[in-house]
Amino acid sequence: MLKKGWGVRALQNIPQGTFVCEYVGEIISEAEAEMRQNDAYLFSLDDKTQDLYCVDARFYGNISRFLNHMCEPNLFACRVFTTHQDLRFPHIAFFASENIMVGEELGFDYGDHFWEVKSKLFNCECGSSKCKYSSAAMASLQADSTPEDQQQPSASPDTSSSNSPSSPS
Ligand SMILES: C[S@@+](CC[C@H](N)C(=O)[O-])C[C@H]1O[C@@H](n2cnc3c(N)ncnc32)[C@H](O)[C@@H]1O
Repeated sequence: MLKKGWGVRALQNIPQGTFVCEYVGEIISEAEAEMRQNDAYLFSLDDKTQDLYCVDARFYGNISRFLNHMCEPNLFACRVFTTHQDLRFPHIAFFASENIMVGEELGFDYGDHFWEVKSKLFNCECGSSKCKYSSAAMASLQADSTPEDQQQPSASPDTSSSNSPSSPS
């Protein structure tokens, strides 16, 4: 896992549908997230309302902060409400989307927005044959795009709203 830093592997077989862990951290506003220097552990709680919040696992968190992006993920994030119904503040719970074998890396899909922003800085190292954001995949995307496409100005990235420990930032 050298090029993508630390990651998480299963210490036991995990059946499909199992709750694995919660994305835990500080709940901060989007404005606060934009001021923070390091967006690597942000997870956007985007609920399509006016108020956008993120979970920042950089200073306070648990093992979920080490989950890497996988183009063929074996975890999915689920918004869970237990003691309240305030849509701005869901719990982010990860469940196994397939049967996971002991030793396999665990990861989820950070989402297109994360890679629209981050592929300018680094490429995906998930190693999947279906990887969408590897240097090879990005090069072939570039080659396929028309000259008109390439001249389009890109929108200013907002890493705080990407779905990764973004993205989570
Ligand atoms: C929430 S952290 C995941 C844990 C991280 N690997 C670490 O060592 O702390 C997110 C960061 O990990 C790296 N990362 C995660 N998945 C990646 C991937 N598929 N390819 C390359 N880098 C990845 C990126 O630097 C990203 O901003």
